[in-house]
Amino acid sequence: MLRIAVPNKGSLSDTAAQMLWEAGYTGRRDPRDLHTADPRNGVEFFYLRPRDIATYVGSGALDVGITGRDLLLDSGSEAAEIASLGFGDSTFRFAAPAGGFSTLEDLEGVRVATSYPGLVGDFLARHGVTAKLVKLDGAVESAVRLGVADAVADVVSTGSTLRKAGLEIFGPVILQSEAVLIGSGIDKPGTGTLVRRLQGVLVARQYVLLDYDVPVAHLEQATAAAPGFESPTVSPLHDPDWVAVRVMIPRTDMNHVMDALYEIGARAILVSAIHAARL
Ligand SMILES: Nc1ncnc2c1ncn2[C@@H]1O[C@H](COP(=O)(O)OP(=O)(O)OP(=O)(O)O)[C@@H](O)[C@H]1O
Ligand SMILES: O=P(O)(O)OC[C@H]1O[C@H](OP(=O)(O)OP(=O)(O)O)[C@H](O)[C@@H]1O
Ligand SMILES: [Mg+2]
Repeated sequence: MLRIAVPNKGSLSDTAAQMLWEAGYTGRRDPRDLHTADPRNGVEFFYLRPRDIATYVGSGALDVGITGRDLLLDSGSEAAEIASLGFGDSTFRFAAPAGGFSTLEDLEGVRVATSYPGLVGDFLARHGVTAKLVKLDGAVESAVRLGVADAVADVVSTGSTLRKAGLEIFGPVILQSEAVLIGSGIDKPGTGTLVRRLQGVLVARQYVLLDYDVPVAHLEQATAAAPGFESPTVSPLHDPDWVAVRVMIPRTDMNHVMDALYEIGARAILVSAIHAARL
């Protein structure tokens, strides 16, 4: 059985569980369960703190896991990214009271509070800056007001926590993070199936199926407007001057593409949802 680590709590847990469910796996029913088996799909799930998942996977105790890229890098574990999962996006930034600091070099010798000392320490070292890292478990934004640090380095999503704490972002982007599937490097049987299933969920969420009829004379123009994932499927119609076209397009482009195709002369333009996919 493939042993999979899944976040038990925190920002990533609900979406990770939902994604695995959409991929056909049976997860835990009780949020207090630490472990469940899904023998029909040949997998076992272990519910762990997302911060610890890289440690379990990197040591080989578990085969694969879902965690944040920031947590993976902070852990210094041997585990490696297998696929990005399209949720849990955040950026990792420095912040301080307005006017305090403007460049990375300004951090030389100052106190920086963070819950990610591995990630921040590596970043500073790579840029030749030596700061005093103050390790906190969370609510890092309060550290400056309470006098234990001069600046912070933390996860930023909407930026509203920083604003409420009177802090402003400065300096370079430390990291663009998102939820990722990580592995121990040993390709265990079943990993490929898991990756294809998760990618199928992403495709079903991000793409729609577009069907339209178009005069043969305008086919090239139409397929240029919607080139699709690989290549559009073109089928003959009873009227030899027309063809039917089927193509996958990003959901976010849907209305623009429909407008463009209509202008080109396409008609009977239909959009349908994709429920599942293996590409
Ligand atoms: N506000 C947020 N928006 C998006 N992603 C976030 C946010 N906060 C944390 N993350 C991501 O979630 C992961 C951290 O999850 P984790 O469960 O450890 O922390 P948490 O969600 O802050 O929960 P807690 O602080 O209660 O332990 C990181 O990968 C981080 O980038
Ligand atoms: O940019 P925002 O949308 O405001 O989100 C960012 C905040 O969310 C997370 O905190 P969380 O709520 O997990 O609390 P924590 O600091 O105790 O981990 C993160 O650590 C930031 O503080
Ligand atoms: Mg947090």
